[in-house]
Amino acid sequence: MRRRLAGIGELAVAALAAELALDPKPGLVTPTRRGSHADMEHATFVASIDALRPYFADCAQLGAAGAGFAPLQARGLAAERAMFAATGGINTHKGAVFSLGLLAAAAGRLAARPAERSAGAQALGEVVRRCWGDDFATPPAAPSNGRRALREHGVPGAREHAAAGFPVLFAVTLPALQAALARGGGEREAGVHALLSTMAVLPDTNLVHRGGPAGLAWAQRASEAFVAAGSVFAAGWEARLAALCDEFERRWLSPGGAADLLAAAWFAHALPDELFAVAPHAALVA
Ligand SMILES: CC(C)(COP(=O)(O)OP(=O)(O)OC[C@H]1O[C@@H](n2cnc3c(N)ncnc32)[C@H](O[C@H]2O[C@H](COP(=O)(O)OP(=O)(O)OP(=O)(O)O)[C@@H](O)[C@H]2O)[C@@H]1O)[C@@H](O)C(=O)NCCC(=O)NCCS
Ligand SMILES: Nc1ncnc2[nH]cnc12
Repeated sequence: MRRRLAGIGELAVAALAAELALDPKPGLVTPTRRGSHADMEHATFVASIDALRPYFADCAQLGAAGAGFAPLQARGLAAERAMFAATGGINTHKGAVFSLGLLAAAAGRLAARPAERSAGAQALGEVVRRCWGDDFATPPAAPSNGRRALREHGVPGAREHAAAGFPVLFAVTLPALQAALARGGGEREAGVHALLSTMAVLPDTNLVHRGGPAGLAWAQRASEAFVAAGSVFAAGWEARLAALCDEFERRWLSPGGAADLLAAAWFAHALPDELFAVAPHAALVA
């Protein structure tokens, strides 16, 4: 079991690396671009991923041990501190520490409890909602960009998305990723299709923080138009994406929440199918 939980942690780290490697991405940091960011670059993200390396396996361990939210939160806050120490105080993965950490904990829980498994990767979101959702549904008083987006503009963010079982991740991001792979797309095409499909619908609080509700609405419409024009399956997509990346940078917008969900989708996609196979006795009860 220890090795399986360590494996879950490795898949989470690989998923963060896959998100970072995707190039280009509108407004986001890639191996060749800084996107809409003056304070971070590819090396900052590499250092951050390195600092988070032990974290996700620990989340899987805590999930397997049946931990409540308090120990997970304590481990998450320690991971945030390690991230800030490695990046010189720059927020690279705070959202991923939270979302991917919870999903890794859910995967650990399902690995240890076959009776709780159910068909499909959305079982992970169900575990998060059922086991820990009530504990973080109410935001603490500490100010954050996400809290401001909710209070001032009614836009829900990472906390609300996780408390609802990650509906955008499992209804949009992961299906888009897998559909593109099934159509013969490579990692790059699948990543772009999943990212842009997500940006078209996600209430991304990073976009609200940078551009207000109008910035979020513009980014959603522009992403939707890219997808409606055939996404990566239509001729000329690379030129259309390059133009979109330029426009995101001109407007200084960065969809960090959607980037986190792309990493989460790579993670869910890579998990072994058996985690989502219904245990025989669970099927009888259902
Ligand atoms: C619950 C927390 C995550 C706090 O959340 P809150 O809602 O209070 O908001 P923020 O502190 O603002 O951070 C939320 C981050 O989540 C990502 N995100 C945004 N929208 C969504 C969404 N709709 N669904 C899912 N995820 C979303 C996003 O993170 C990514 O972007 C960050 C980089 O952005 P950038 O613009 O460069 O950076 P900033 O410094 O923020 O702004 P600038 O000034 O530069 O413009 C990066 O973090 C990405 O990961 C949001 O930023 C939480 O912090 C918490 O409770 N943590 C404790 C740990 C914990 O409990 N862990 C659980 C362990 S299992
Ligand atoms: N590649 C990236 N660039 C900027 N912000 C991000 N948040 C998560 N991934 C990111």
